Amino acid sequence: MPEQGRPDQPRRPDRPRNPQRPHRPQQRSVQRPSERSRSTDPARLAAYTVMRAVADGAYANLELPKVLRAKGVRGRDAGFATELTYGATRMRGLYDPIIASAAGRSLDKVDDAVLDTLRLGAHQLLGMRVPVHAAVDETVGLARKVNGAGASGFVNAVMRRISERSLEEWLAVVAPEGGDELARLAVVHSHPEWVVRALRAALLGHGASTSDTVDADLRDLLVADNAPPKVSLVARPGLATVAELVEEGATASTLSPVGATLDAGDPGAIPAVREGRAAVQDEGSQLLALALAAVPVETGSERQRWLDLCAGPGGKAALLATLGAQQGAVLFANEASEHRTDLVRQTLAAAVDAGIEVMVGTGDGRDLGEEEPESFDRVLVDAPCTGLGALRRRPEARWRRSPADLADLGGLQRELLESAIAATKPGGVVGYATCSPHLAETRFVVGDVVKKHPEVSVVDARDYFHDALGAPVADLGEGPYVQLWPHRHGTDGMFLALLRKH
Ligand SMILES: C[S@@+](CC[C@H](N)C(=O)[O-])C[C@H]1O[C@@H](n2cnc3c(N)ncnc32)[C@H](O)[C@@H]1O
Repeated sequence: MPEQGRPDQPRRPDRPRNPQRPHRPQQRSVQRPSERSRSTDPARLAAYTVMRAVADGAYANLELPKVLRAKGVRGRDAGFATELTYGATRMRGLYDPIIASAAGRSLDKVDDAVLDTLRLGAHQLLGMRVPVHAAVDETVGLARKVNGAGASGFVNAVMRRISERSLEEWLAVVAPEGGDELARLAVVHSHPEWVVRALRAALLGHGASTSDTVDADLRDLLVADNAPPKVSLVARPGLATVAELVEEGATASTLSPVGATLDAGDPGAIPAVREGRAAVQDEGSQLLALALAAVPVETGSERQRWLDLCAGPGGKAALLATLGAQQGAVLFANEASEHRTDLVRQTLAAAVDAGIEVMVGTGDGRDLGEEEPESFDRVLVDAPCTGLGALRRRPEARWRRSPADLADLGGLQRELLESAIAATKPGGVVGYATCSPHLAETRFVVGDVVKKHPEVSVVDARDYFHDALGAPVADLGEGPYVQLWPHRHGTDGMFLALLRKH
C-alpha cells in the first residue's frame, strides 16, 4: 500500500505545531512486528537505499533520482520519498539525540543501518504528517526487510517511545533552554555546532547583523538552511528569454534580471531548459556573474578575453559566455577535474551551437597565472569551498564538513586567487566567489591576498548588484564585498569580492 500514511503536506521540525495544543499521538499499533504486513513500501525502501548510499559517500541529490527510477517510484510516492530522504538526512542532528534518548543507549551502540531506519521513522513521526500507526508499522516493516527480524523488535520499541511525545516535548528533553544557546540551536535546527558558531561570526563579520540582531538573524538563517530551495531558472542571454520561461509556467524573478522561478513541475519539461538555452541556477550565482560582467575594465582590449578559472560544472561559465558574447568577449573555461571539464562542455553546448566561441580546458588553475600571465580582461575564481552557504541544496553536506577542511581549502583558495591576479591584464578585474559565507574562506582570503599584492585594489562589489527592475539589491552588508544570504535574499549564501589590477 504505497499511499498509506502519506502526509498532506510536509511539516518542518523547526516550525513547531500549535504550542498551545501539543500534538499527541491518536492511534497506536497493537500488532507485534511479526504480525504486520510483509510488503515494504517502495518509497520508504527507496529513501533507505539512498540513506545507505549517502553513508558510503554518495550525494543524495544525485543518488535519489537513480534509485527512484530503478525502483519505479513516481509521482506522489516520489515526492514522499524525496521529503523523507532529505528530511531524515538534514534533520539527523535533531533526531539522533531523540533516538538515543528513546533507545536509552548511546548511538555508538546502534548499528549504522538500523540508525538510518530509525532516522526515517523519526522524520515521519516528528517532521511529516504521517499518522503514528503508519509511521511505526511501515518503519518496523522496513527494518524487518533491511535490518533483520532481531533489529525490527528494537526499532518497534524505539519508534513507540518516540511516538509518545510531540516534537515540542522532545525539544524540551534534548535541547532544554538555559544552557549554551548556540549548542541548543545546533540541536533544534540540526546543524553541527561549529557551523552554527561560524555562521554567527559570519553574520557579524560581513556586517549583516549587529550584536542586537544577530541572534534573531542566526535563527532565521538556520531555519532557511532547512527549507528546500525554490527552483530557480536562468535564461541564458541571447539563447532564451525570461518571457519564454514565463510562458512555460515560471514566474519572472524579482531579483535576477535573467532569472525565473518555478513553483511546480519538472524544469526538464521546459523546452529551453531541455535544450540548454536556459538552466536551473541559483539567483545568487546569476547575480555574481552579472556583476563580474558589468564592472568596467580599463584594459583597452579590442576583443576581451574572459577566464573562468574553476568552471566545473559550468553554470556560471555558460552565463559568462553568453554575457561575454553580447560584449564581443570570448570565454576560456578551465577546470581541474577531467570529468567536470566534460560537464562544462555539456553545459556550454547550447552556447557553442548558437555560434558563441568558447574554449574549454583541463588544468590546475594555480598554474594558469604563470602559464598565461596578464592575458585576461575578466577572471572569475569560483573557488572550491565548504559550501556552507548552500546547505539547503545538499542535505548531507553539513555532516561531511569539518573545521579541518577550512585549513586545507584556505591554502588552495589563496593560491587560486593569486594565480587569477597574475593571469589578469592591468586594468582588468578579478571576481573571487564562494558559496560559503565563512569568514576564513571569504574576507580573510581576500584580505591576505590583497595585502601581498599592491597591484590590486578592491572595488565595491555592491555597485554592480541590480535586481530585475534595475534597482540596487538590498541588504548587501557594509561592503566592499557582497555577501548574499538564504534568509535575506532567498539565494544561496554566495560571496563576491571584485579586485581591479593596476
Ligand atoms: C565551486 S565549484 C565551481 C562552480 C562553477 N563555477 C559553476 O558555477 O558551475 C569549484 C570547482 O573548482 C574545481 N577545482 C578544484 N581545484 C581546482 C584547481 N586547483 N584548479 C581549477 N579548478 C579547481 C572543482 O573541481 C570544482 O569544479
